[in-house]
Amino acid sequence: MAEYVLAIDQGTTSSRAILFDHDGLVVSSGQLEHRQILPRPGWVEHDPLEIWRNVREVIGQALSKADVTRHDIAAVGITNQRETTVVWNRSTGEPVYNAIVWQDTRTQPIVDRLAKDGGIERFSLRVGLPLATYFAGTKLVWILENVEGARAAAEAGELLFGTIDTWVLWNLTGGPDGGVHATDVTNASRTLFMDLETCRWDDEILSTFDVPRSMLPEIRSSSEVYGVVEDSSLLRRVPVAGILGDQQAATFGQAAFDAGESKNTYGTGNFLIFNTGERIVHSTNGLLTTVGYRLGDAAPHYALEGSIAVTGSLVQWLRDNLGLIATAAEIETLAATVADNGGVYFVPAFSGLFAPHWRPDARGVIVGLTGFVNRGHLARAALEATAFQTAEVIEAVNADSGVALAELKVDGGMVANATLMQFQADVLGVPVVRPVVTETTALGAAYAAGLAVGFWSSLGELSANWHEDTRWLPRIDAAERSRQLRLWKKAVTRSYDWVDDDVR
Ligand SMILES: Nc1ncnc2c1ncn2[C@@H]1O[C@H](COP(=O)(O)OP(=O)(O)O)[C@@H](O)[C@H]1O
Ligand SMILES: O=P(O)(O)OC[C@H](O)CO
Repeated sequence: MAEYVLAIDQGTTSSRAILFDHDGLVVSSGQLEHRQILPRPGWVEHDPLEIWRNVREVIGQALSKADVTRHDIAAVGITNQRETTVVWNRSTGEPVYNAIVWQDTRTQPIVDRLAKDGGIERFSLRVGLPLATYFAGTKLVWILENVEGARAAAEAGELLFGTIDTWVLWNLTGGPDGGVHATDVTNASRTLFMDLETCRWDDEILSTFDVPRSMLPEIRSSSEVYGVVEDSSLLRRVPVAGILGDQQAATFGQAAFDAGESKNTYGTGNFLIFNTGERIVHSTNGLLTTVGYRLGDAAPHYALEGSIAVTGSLVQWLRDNLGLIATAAEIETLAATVADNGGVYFVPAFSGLFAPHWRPDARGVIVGLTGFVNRGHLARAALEATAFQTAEVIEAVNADSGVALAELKVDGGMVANATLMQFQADVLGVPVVRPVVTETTALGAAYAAGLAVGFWSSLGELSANWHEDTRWLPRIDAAERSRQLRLWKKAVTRSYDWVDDDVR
């Protein structure tokens, strides 16, 4: 009998394949980074073919490290950076343009135009999202309007659109030779095109955006057999049986299955997801409404989400653009050279500010600089920016739900940083809890796939796999906490209102 489930986690900075056993423990993994293509300020692209090559290679790495073959694998799950948009030719598999990444802000003029035309706000409640550059819909419109020949080819039915889950699934299941063109509800809920209640594409919205329906993938649940892997692959004929956007996958991997449960993931950006069960809740405090998961024909679970664009990517920026550190982990050592932030606040509004502010006109600022400030203070302020942004999102969740969060379950690449986790507990005033398996994103996709094929039998069985590793308790008092948050909020207002006709 097959003993493992394989998860493919296609993230913003890298692609991973992770093999899990029945206890939800990591057996082996492969990982490769891909290029961040930054052609102009505000533009962020990935090469979809490089991503697909990397996905194939990391699958090989994971299988060979554990010395297993396809016969040992019950199912494959896919999880992905969300909103990132690919358009490709259905006969050749060639993308017509690079993938436009979720952080990319080039579509602000499209957003402004659609907003000016009026009436678009009425869709916000239907789709749970504000009209913003973040979501896939405006990126697809940009490709149709700016890539030569794209509109005509799309209207002739020659082009396919997908978020990264769809691109990976289509290629994995045969590409031009019968590849399955589908997405799951969680990814579809990030396009601006899906009605949250029906979980279907909304024709009125599609016609407002002028997007041909024939390009869109079929919307399926997060846990069902979509197809089997094509014959030439190492995974030949293994069922692909789970798809979840990466933040929803992390929530599933943290076993936050029920209303009132939540998690916060610290990766390239930070994403807090708060499960609202079968209820669609609309935020009055700057959070998004999204689908949390849907298992087969069961009712969908919804969630509120606080999306922060820049957290771990600020650490990367200090490494790659400023050369302040040589590795991401070094930021902790550098931050430890000083006792506090020296009065410095760093608001990394590189793509404007997402939740809870939604200010596309904001840009990054470092405030509080004096002659006293050194590299250590900058490193510390950069780490603290992640914790402060999270604190603001949690204030919004508390306000929307009417209940204060009792503790915060965390995961993602940055939770290796104990200094950050301690500071997070300090500014929140509640414990921060890290599980044994921090690869919760991949684990969630594995769980969804394993449930569909009977590898796991119930959510209860999955909950029993969750084990606490470390708990950070708050160490500062309420007065100091509110002083720090007050200064942070003051710094945030300094980032506003930068982009205007002179600065785009
Ligand atoms: N020890 C660390 N301290 C702070 N940030 C870190 C540390 N290790 C990794 N990171 C940051 O975490 C991010 C990678 O996390 P990961 O969860 O793999 O991201 P993603 O899924 O978005 O690709 C990078 O942006 C990196 O800068
Ligand atoms: O690739 P990650 O983990 O930074 O996640 C990106 C998010 O899905 C964007 O919405």
